[in-house]
Amino acid sequence: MAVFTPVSIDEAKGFLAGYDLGEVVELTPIAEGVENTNYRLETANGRFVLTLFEGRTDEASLPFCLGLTAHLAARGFPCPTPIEDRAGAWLGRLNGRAAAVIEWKTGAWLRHPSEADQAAAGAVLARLHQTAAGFEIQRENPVGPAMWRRLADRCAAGASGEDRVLLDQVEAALARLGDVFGADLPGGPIHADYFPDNILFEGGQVSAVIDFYFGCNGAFAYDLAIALSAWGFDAEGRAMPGAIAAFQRGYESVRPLSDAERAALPRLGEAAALRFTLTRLHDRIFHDPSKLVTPKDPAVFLRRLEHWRAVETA
Ligand SMILES: Nc1ncnc2c1ncn2[C@@H]1O[C@H](COP(=O)(O)OP(=O)(O)O)[C@@H](O)[C@H]1O
Ligand SMILES: N[C@@H](CCOP(=O)(O)O)C(=O)O
Repeated sequence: MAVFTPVSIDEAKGFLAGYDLGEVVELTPIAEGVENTNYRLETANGRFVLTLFEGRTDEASLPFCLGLTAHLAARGFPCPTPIEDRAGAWLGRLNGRAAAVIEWKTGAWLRHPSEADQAAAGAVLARLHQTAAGFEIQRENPVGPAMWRRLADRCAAGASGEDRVLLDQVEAALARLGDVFGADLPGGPIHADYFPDNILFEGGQVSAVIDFYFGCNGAFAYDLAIALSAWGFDAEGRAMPGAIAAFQRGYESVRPLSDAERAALPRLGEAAALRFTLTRLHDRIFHDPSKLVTPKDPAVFLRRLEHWRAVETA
């Protein structure tokens, strides 16, 4: 999260007059994250998250994203429930943006997860895939191959120096990768951004999976490849084989992979590495220093390609 669209306490009070949440006590910007504007909201009834949806989260996708968390939470999966206003709606408008109030979940994300934490996070991802079955709304991946092309073209218009070198490497990798999503692998609703900073832990257990705004329909093995790419590498982008194995072991303790999924993982890992390199590169090139958001480093994500290629070759 981050703050792209500032909200004053009076503006929040006006918006929240439509909810049964009691008096607004405090509104605090949340500096983490890079996609949407988020505030921690204290009211007489407790703590919530106030989210204003920014550019990459288009409004039409929100019934999918909020509906999926509501579907999962209603089935006992650890994730926040969106809060309805008095008219029973999850979405309103605030300062020109679609806005929602989300249940606050306790816990904190882990900067240095142990292998036991990795396994726990892997098992919860598999539970997410199983529990999402039966969720009817469909959403195409908003950051699929067609968007990769658009992002790369936009980056080309603004990249210089180190960013230009990275972009050339991304272009070469895209050409080499070809059509990665052609295989008929098992799928359904996926999180598609299952990074450590979206998984809260408390008492050694996952207390909440948050931030379903990249959620979409896709192959479960791609979601796993994204998660392995997020959890299984150090800050410089070097593979941590023990972490990768622990996460996958946890996942497969709940949902074993088929041979076809296992064979597809390295190329899906390459796809994941490219997808996050591209959004990070784009966001760094077009970063607006006046916004309360810290761009993430694309280069460390591109390094994951070397690992996935080595696995593929082996
Ligand atoms: N429902 C929630 N309960 C508790 N904390 C949350 C919740 N949603 C977000 N946060 C906090 O806000 C931070 C950023 O949220 P995130 O959803 O990742 O933002 P973005 O939409 O920009 O990706 C999280 O790391 C967490 O600390
Ligand atoms: N996980 C992505 C960024 C997506 O946004 P966030 O708000 O979850 O941080 C990345 O690391 O590139």
